[in-house]
Amino acid sequence: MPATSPTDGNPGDTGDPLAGLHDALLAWLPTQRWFPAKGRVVAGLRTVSHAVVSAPGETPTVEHAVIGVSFADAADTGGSTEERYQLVLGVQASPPADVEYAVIGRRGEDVVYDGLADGRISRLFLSLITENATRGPLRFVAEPDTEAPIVGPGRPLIGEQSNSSVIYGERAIMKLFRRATAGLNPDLELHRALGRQGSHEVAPLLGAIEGEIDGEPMTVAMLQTYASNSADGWSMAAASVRDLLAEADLRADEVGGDFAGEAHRIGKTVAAVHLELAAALGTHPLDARGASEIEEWMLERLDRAAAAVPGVAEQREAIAAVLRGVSAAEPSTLQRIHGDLHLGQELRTPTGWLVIDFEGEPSKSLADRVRPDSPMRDVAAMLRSFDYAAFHQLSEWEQSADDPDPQLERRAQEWADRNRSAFCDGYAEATGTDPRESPELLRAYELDKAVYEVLYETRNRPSWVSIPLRSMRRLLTPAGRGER
Ligand SMILES: Nc1ncnc2c1ncn2[C@@H]1O[C@H](COP(=O)(O)OP(=O)(O)O)[C@@H](O)[C@H]1O
Ligand SMILES: O=P(O)(O)O[C@H]1O[C@H](CO)[C@@H](O[C@H]2O[C@H](CO)[C@@H](O)[C@H](O)[C@H]2O)[C@H](O)[C@H]1O
Repeated sequence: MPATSPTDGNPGDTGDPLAGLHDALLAWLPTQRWFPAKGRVVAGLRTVSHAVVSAPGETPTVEHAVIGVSFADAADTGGSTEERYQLVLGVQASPPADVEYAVIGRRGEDVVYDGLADGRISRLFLSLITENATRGPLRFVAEPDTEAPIVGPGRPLIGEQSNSSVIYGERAIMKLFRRATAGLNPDLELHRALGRQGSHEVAPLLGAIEGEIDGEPMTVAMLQTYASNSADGWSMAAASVRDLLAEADLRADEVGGDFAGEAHRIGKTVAAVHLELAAALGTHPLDARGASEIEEWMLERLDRAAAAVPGVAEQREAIAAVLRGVSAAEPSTLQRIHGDLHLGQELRTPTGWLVIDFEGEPSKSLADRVRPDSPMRDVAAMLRSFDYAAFHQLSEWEQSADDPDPQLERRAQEWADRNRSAFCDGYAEATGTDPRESPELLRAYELDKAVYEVLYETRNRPSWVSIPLRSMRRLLTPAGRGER
């Protein structure tokens, strides 16, 4: 299979098969949910690698490419000026009508489109995985000792995603990682480790696609069992909050959609994942050096957020003092963790909860995402998510009303407290360690997450930035700290 090397992306450079498409790609990228840099100033685009994956004569032609997007504003991203993304492209003169929505542009007579929209391409990838095939630079690998799913076309998952997935007949789901990074993706790595540990808390892994970048291995995609009949924790929690806010006279425990039982079960599930990850990949004591390293990452992120958001800059010193609480913490341990846990990363199946998406925070480098950290980071992230579920509806209402309704605010806080507390109870029951017994550590991690969220919302959902800003104020107010 022909594979082309990097070029400078000059449209006149005939060595780059994507050169004529650069403008079309620059217009298309910001329309994609997975493209995280919507608010940033794009300076240019180049083709990092390109290869044809389909066999000669196969229709459509399938290409795999990595593009590098450079930005004019490197300041708030830790100085990186280029981010790399993976594309799977379908190329055909007259593609079927159902891929029209995924068209990127034209190359000569051909239409070039997002390949995952085409069931023929997702079907090809699934069959290549079951055959352990190699095509060009891509290696398709079935997970040993797993049952091959029935091969058929996949349907693209529509929804909020940092990557792009296709679902195969409610049997399997394949995720194409959009960020192109050298190394083993932690989502694949941790699913593999947990699967081999016999975990019931993750969907079994079925296979992967591996490629290469800068002469090093890179995870292209991951295939896992699809949990049919599942609902995600965010939708369930949001429905519970809606019920409570609609019932002015009932307490959270009296409303039909009370979520506390589920929050308790989620606490136990997260605890089980932590215990399994520790057993599979080990633990280290959190010593003074480790604590000061963690504080440094937190402070560095705080400075980026302060540079971008005035509400954070005003509170910088007070926030920094709380983040330094990591050093004051009781002896504790570091281990591999989930790294970006929230209610949307939990799936309720008929038999219990599954945890998905172990990739870590999308904006962090791979080295930072695989660094052992305190399990408290995941606990704090879940507590933040209960706050989000409780207050997202109010924050939307408040945009159209003059004043916040104190009665509704109290009820939302009641929901958050009840579910945060049920989660901690479940976690403590399964691990024997109650996270609330390390208040400084928990508060530092919660505040660090809120700082991340302020930056995330400013870039992606500005109308939601009031949710983490409100929590930030609560975490800095002595009276608010005790609320769990
Ligand atoms: N094993 C699975 N079974 C059923 N649905 C899944 C599974 N894994 C992911 N999903 C669905 O796909 C969505 C996106 O998955 P996720 O791993 O969070 O992707 P991303 O990294 O792109 O955010 C989830 O919100 C969930 O709805
Ligand atoms: O799931 P992703 O890996 O894409 O995570 C990113 O997006 C999340 C939003 O979808 C974001 O989570 C934040 O919003 C959630 C509600 O939508 C809330 O439950 C979380 O607590 C909050 O952090 C996540 O931070 C981001 O990395």
